[in-house]
Amino acid sequence: MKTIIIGPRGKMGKYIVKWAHHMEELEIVAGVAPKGRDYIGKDVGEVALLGEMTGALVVDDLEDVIEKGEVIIDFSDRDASMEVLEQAVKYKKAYVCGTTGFSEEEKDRIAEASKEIPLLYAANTSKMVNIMNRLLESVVKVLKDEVDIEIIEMHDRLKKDAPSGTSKEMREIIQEAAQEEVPVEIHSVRAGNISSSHRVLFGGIGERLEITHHAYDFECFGKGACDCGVFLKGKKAGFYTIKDVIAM
Ligand SMILES: NC(=O)C1=CN([C@@H]2O[C@H](COP(=O)(O)OP(=O)(O)OC[C@H]3O[C@@H](n4cnc5c(N)ncnc54)[C@H](O)[C@@H]3O)[C@@H](O)[C@H]2O)C=CC1
Ligand SMILES: O=C(O)C1=N[C@H](C(=O)O)C[C@H](O)C1
Repeated sequence: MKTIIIGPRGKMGKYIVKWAHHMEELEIVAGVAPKGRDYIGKDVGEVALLGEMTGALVVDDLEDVIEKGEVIIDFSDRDASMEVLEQAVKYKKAYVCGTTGFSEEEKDRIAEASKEIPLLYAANTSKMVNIMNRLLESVVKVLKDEVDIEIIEMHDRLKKDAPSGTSKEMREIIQEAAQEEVPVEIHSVRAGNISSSHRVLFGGIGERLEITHHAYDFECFGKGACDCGVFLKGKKAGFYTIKDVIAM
């Protein structure tokens, strides 16, 4: 699939470039970065510090390259993603969005766009996190009336949003499994260069259960993002999630 990567110099962008470059099913055709960056016009591989050239260039206007692409993979920020969404709809391109921190109104716009294009939204593209989500459902169904449920999420000091998108999704998953609004407190820590960590603590009397995921770097998310891109090949317009990609 001909792939356009938004923010190839970003922490996620670099891993997406790495996986997209090595996956047979994907071909990078362009990267898009904010205006004014000194690497506009350079090869995506050079910009993403890949150590190899890709033959695709970084531009500062998605509209200049969008016709070349079949899928856009975007892990950037809220404002940028809203602009990408608009272009994806205008040019009818498949869209993978992993940006977090959207308002309810922005989430509604994303859902609305999925009526016109194949759109996959995933706040977390790690396979293990999505296995953890299934474990949470099982635990909640049995223990919901006996425990206090706390989520502790930790990320690096530069992360823009808090709580993390993943922890908010975990809270929704827990409440859906409980079939009621059980209280779930989220505690956010931002410190140094901690890479994504999510712990769900079920506090009982005389014992506690903790389910935790630590990412050592963004490798798992980069691979998952590219798997999502491959998944959208040939898909009809609709709202897809990581659950559709990771069949369990
Ligand atoms: N769904 C998932 O599994 C994951 C999601 N994320 C989310 O992805 C987003 C990005 O995270 P990081 O890579 O850590 O941030 P980052 O700040 O390192 O990278 C963001 C990139 O977006 C680019 N960007 C910003 N505005 C742009 C525009 N108008 N046009 C083109 N590019 C633009 C920046 O130049 C930068 O390269 C965050 O919302 C984060 O929460 C991060 C990791 C995993
Ligand atoms: O480091 C980040 O930023 C991450 N953001 C996502 C989130 O907000 O949940 C996913 C992962 O935790 C990494």
